[in-house]
Amino acid sequence: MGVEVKVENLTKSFGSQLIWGDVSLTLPAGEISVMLGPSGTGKSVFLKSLIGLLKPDEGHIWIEGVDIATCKEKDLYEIRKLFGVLFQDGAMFGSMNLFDNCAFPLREHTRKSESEIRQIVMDKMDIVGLAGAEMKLPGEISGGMRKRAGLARALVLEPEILLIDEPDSGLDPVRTAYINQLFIDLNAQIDATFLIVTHDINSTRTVPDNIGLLYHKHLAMFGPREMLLSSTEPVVAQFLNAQRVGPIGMSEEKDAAELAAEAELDMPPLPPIPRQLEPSDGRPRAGQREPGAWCREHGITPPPGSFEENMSLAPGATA
Ligand SMILES: Nc1ncnc2c1ncn2[C@@H]1O[C@H](COP(=O)(O)OP(=O)(O)OP(=O)(O)O)[C@@H](O)[C@H]1O
Repeated sequence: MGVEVKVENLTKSFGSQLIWGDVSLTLPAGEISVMLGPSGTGKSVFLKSLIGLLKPDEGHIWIEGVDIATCKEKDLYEIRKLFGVLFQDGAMFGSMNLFDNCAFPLREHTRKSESEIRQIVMDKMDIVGLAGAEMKLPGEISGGMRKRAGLARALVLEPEILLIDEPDSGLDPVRTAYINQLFIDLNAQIDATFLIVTHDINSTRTVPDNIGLLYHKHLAMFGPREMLLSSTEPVVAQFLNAQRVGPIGMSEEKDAAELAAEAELDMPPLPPIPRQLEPSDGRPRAGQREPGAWCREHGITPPPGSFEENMSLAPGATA
């Protein structure tokens, strides 16, 4: 049932440049979380810190009782086996066909026989809809297929935690919808804990159980999807509804003159909260909750029209 990741007071700088400070959040076991933030706010740095590729300056990352921010290299090596990572470009070896790319982690990290490896790779290729494409080179397939191949490779070691960096970058809206559904189906099937970094607002509104927003060198908010989608906190409401009115400007923060010019403008009303995507085989999501449950429990009235079936997505949301 996936693994919880608990981040406490994490801070990361490069030289004198603070990337983010005092970040605390818990990725609940088996649930899907999305991390958002304007470009350059350190989302990729956050993913790399979680897997121990970058060392934070301060703070802790607890996974199964081990603090991977401070543990020995030997313990980090063991904990890394819990992770699968899908990098932005798929990070495939260009000279190897898809089969060998997917077999690579198994050949490197296990003593499985070639026939066992073949079975695992074919199974994962099938899950991501690439059966039959095993012999193709990464350069011979589309960007969407490369992402799915990267996902198959991230799955071969049966990860408990999947980190996914901008799965929708460079994909058209239809391919994005397919890959989102694939994440939902996979999450229900393998129960791993997912963290997805994305800029796509439609995906953010419908895919995750939890949403986080990095902004201006700190974590502006992290919590259940309904908490952020019903929030009127200016930075959160502006970003999640893809609005120009609000504190975030073209180069991160607006200056005093820009904010003064906007003082008369009201933030547009929040759009209805859509239902979450559901697994296509009818099984429940790992973090399944009744639509509107969080709002009811916290006495929040969601925007009118929320949680209706077959509602269209927010007008401001870009696919
Ligand atoms: N190894 C490194 N050494 C020095 N600076 C780095 C390093 N890696 C990242 N940075 C800096 O950290 C900041 C955050 O980068 P990061 O790629 O995490 O942003 P991001 O939020 O993922 O951006 P985007 O949405 O555009 O992908 C940038 O200013 C980047 O230049």
